[in-house]
Amino acid sequence: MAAPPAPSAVPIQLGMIGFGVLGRELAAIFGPDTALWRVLTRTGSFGQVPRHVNAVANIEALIAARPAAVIEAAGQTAVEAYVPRLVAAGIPVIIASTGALANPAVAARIEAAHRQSRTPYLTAPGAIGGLDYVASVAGLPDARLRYISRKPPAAWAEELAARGLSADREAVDLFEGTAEAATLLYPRNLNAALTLALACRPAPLSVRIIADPAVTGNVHEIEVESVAGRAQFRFANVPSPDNPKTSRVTALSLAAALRGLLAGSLR
Ligand SMILES: NC(=O)C1=CN([C@@H]2O[C@H](COP(=O)(O)OP(=O)(O)OC[C@H]3O[C@@H](n4cnc5c(N)ncnc54)[C@H](O)[C@@H]3O)[C@@H](O)[C@H]2O)C=CC1
Ligand SMILES: O=C([O-])CC(=O)C(=O)O
Repeated sequence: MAAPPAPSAVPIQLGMIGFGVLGRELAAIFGPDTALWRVLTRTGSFGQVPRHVNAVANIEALIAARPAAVIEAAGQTAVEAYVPRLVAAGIPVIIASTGALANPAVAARIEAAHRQSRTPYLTAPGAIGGLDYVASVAGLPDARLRYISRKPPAAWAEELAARGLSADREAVDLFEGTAEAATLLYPRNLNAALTLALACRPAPLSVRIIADPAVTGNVHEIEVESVAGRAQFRFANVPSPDNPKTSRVTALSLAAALRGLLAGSLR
């Protein structure tokens, strides 16, 4: 077997879209000895940032910088606006806002760019895991899955207020249906549902979403049944202190995906 490539002796140039909770955590994981980050935000600039993070004014500037890879950590609209262009330009992308792929037109544009440029785009497992098992049994004729998302009311503050609801004392059922509908309805809370849907196609997946005052973290439950057996996964994630919708493990998952993509060239 060939030896893995040696880590780069100089910081590697990386790109990011968005610089919120996930962006800041990634910049902390891959610090100045490892990475030089070029970051595209909505405003084209941001406040106090570490010295290895530089804003770019627009997508053209990000492409011109030729980063080794770009992490999308912004939101579903950013996937639609930028990922096809980056992939078409030969720049690999890791997508956090996987829910964007629930829109078949967006998924088709990214796939077309990939076929034309032969450049990879990946979805990281993000807030959940167990996707290897799910993918293994998904093709069995009787396979079926159930996903339940339970987050504390703080993760649902705006959505509950918009519907005049409170989950401070009792759990509120917010949705039951498909992953595609769930992630388009709640784009900042249900990317995990679509990540699971991508792994389990063509097996049917039902999704339930609960704002639950009884949980302290972001709890993701996955149940799988097939002729191969039954499996249950439960992820009780610590929410980010700065964004209770986002689990802290998500940045770690994106970092692991980036290490895998760049196959040993990151320290
Ligand atoms: N796959 C998964 O399991 C998870 C996915 N996510 C996704 O990651 C996204 C980012 O999460 P956080 O960092 O916690 O959010 P955040 O709200 O802390 O930060 C988002 C950042 O992206 C910027 N932004 C938003 N839209 C943009 C656009 N169109 N162009 C450029 N910049 C844009 C915002 O200004 C902000 O700086 C979430 O919106 C969600 O879609 C989040 C958690 C888990
Ligand atoms: O971080 C989480 O727990 C999941 C999340 O926000 C998402 O799926 O969009």
